[in-house]
Amino acid sequence: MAYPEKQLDKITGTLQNVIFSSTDSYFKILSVHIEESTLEDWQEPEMITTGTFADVQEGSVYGFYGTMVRHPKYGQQFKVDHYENELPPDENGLIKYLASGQFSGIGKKTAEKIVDHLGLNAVNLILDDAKILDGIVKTETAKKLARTLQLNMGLERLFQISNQFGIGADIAGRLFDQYGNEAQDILTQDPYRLVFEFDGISFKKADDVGRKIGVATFDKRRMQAAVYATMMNVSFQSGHVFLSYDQLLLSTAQTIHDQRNEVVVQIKQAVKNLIQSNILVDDNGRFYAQSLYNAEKNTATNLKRLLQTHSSLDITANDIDENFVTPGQMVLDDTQIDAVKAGLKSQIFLLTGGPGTGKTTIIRTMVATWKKIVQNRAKFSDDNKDFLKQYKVRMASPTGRAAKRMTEVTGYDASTIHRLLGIADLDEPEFNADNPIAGGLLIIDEASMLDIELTSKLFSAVPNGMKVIIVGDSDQLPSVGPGNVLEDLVTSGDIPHVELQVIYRQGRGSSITKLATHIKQGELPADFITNQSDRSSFMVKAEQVPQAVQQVVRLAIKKGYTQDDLQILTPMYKTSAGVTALNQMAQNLFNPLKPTQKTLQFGTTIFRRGDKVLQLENDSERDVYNGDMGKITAIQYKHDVGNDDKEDRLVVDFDGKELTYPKKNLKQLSLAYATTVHKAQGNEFQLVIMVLTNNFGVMLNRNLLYTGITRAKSALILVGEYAAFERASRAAVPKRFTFLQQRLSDNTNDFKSDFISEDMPVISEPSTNYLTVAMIKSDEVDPMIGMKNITPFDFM
Ligand SMILES: Nc1ncnc2c1ncn2[C@@H]1O[C@H](COP(=O)(O)OP(=O)(O)OP(=O)(O)O)[C@@H](O)[C@H]1O
Repeated sequence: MAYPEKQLDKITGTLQNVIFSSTDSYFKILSVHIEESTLEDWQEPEMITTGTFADVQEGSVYGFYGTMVRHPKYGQQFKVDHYENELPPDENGLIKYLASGQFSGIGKKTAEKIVDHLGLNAVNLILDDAKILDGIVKTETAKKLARTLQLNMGLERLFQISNQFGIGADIAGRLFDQYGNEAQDILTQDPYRLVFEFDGISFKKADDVGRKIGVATFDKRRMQAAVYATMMNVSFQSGHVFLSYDQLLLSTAQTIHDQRNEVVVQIKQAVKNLIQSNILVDDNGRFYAQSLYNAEKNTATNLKRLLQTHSSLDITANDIDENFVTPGQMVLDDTQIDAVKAGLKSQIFLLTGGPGTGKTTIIRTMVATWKKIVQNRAKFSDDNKDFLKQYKVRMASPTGRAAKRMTEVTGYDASTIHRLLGIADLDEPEFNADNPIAGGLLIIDEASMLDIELTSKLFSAVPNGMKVIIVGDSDQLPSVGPGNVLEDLVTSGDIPHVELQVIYRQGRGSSITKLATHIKQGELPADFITNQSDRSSFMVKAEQVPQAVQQVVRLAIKKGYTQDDLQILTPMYKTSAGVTALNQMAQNLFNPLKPTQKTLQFGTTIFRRGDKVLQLENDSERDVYNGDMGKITAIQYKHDVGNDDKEDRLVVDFDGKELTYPKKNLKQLSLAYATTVHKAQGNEFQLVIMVLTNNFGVMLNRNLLYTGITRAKSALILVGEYAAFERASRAAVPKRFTFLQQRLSDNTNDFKSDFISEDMPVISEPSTNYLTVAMIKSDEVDPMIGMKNITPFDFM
């Protein structure tokens, strides 16, 4: 078998025993008795061997390819890159193997018969097709033998084949989990299928395999996978819910690095085929992935349904006046009072405003007033308790942190939207149109983070008559996923809306709020670099940024800021002013390594007790979500008392809830002294250090800068290049292609007449400089412009 050129050693040996076997991956630690090896310096008869292994059998002989490594605690080990089952080299050996008792119903005689008929290649022939045993052994015995062989060797073969195609054992293991013994056939015969069905094989990877196995350039499967992958990549990279025809054709041509005329013809055919098989939708010239089309349509349908219904509580203006409860001694202004009244009267209501304009104050007022009205009405109901339950307040937000803040200010339970809907991982939500959520008033905060898919699930689960208040700041970054929901709802004009504009925040933090308002206008204020009591700036050259940030953090620590109070924000992970580099720097300042301190390394990160960490994925089962921050309270090695994972692990405290992270789960965590602005959405910090340099290029835009600085509650320090801050303040966030606003108004016209200018080049006759022309024409909406080498993972 041809493996990629790597300098690997080989050990052939008998597996003595499996020392450790991970429960949710194929990672194992084996003790191997060496029979032959290419290692020159190893004289011991045994070797501890680690890696990803299938259902390996103790007593069987394997060939392990890999390298010697030194484990910090356990010393020299052989780290396996790939391995193979060394089948017995002669007929006698093979008969012994088949009759060894591993295969039920096969004794020496049957084994002889099999080897007699099928020869030395018997095992491979049976694995290829069990029918080959017809007439040699009983059907039942043949089936069992094939199944056991497949279990023992199917995954091994898959590992080997995947390795040949440059696919790691992790992905191969997941392929086996999803497709079982079919995985090998799919990979070697129809790799493009995986682009549609399997999360982890990109078009490029599938295409690598496809080209190696000889799939033709214009093979239907290849072209369709390219179109589909392009549609998904562009949607998720740029936030578009749909693409224009030309964009789809052009971007697909870019995906396959081939822009010849005949390619475009083939791409068009592939688009047609995908529409016929309901994978893509052509909605009057808007090209959608089916799931995004459904989400957008479903959101519009449900919003219209809700707008037409009435709450059975039937609140009058009088009710509101009589029961109006303003929290504290505050005097609300007229717009704020209007917001409370309109909010409680409307079926669906939008409340928007920048920081410090009173959104939270209005939520508190609405909730308190609603509660009083409900309590008064409950006195006249037959079942008081039931009545209160029927009209209870539900509150949710896209992030855990924002939900927590809602609970703190209102005293009501708030949760993430995922939890509200009972969404566990990739499963369908527990609450949906058939099983709606209960309550009378639903308040959704931080609505700028809502993408179209989550919004669709949310509104499906809202029953007729439940009032919905959607609160957010539409100048913040749009959602990471496709859609521009809050902005679309606001501009539709179909939903009652109040925008709060007067800033009430006084004292510390107030000049930050003013700065935010200024940036909204698209420029930096004249006093941008003049230090204020709550904000200051250090404008330096890009290469000086790490040092400048270090100085600022040192100073902040001296002034008494803790790691919880201080947050460094930057647009992405890479560069010396990016998240990864700044995290390492800040970790050394806040939590320097002490001698003999326990550490746990994952990738390039070395976690220590006391580190501030960030959850990177939603884990609804453990109620911890993407963007949640915690602190490492312990590092436990696998033999430590009380470590029931029997694997090295971290213990992390998330606001009083302790969770463990065995090594295999560490990909869910990163250090959190510095994070991307995207990850900080929904969070607030006493002191924010916002870092921008020109190296962040296309990431620099107004919404990013605005969102970053408005995370600061009482102090803001701006570090970086003035030109980068200026560029960010001037650059509007690129337009997203969405159609929710028009769907709400039933304005579902032909797409082309709305958006595409007449002199847009026609893709069927591409000119040599077609790409350039198209980019310039549609620069506002082009999905790929400037995004070369940037993936959503650069800022998620
Ligand atoms: N009408 C008012 N009179 C006096 N103070 C007010 C008024 N409205 C709000 N405030 C105060 O202004 C500050 C900001 O209000 P609030 O927190 O409600 O705004 P917000 O829009 O939720 O801000 P953020 O989005 O930054 O959290 C609070 O201290 C609040 O008490």
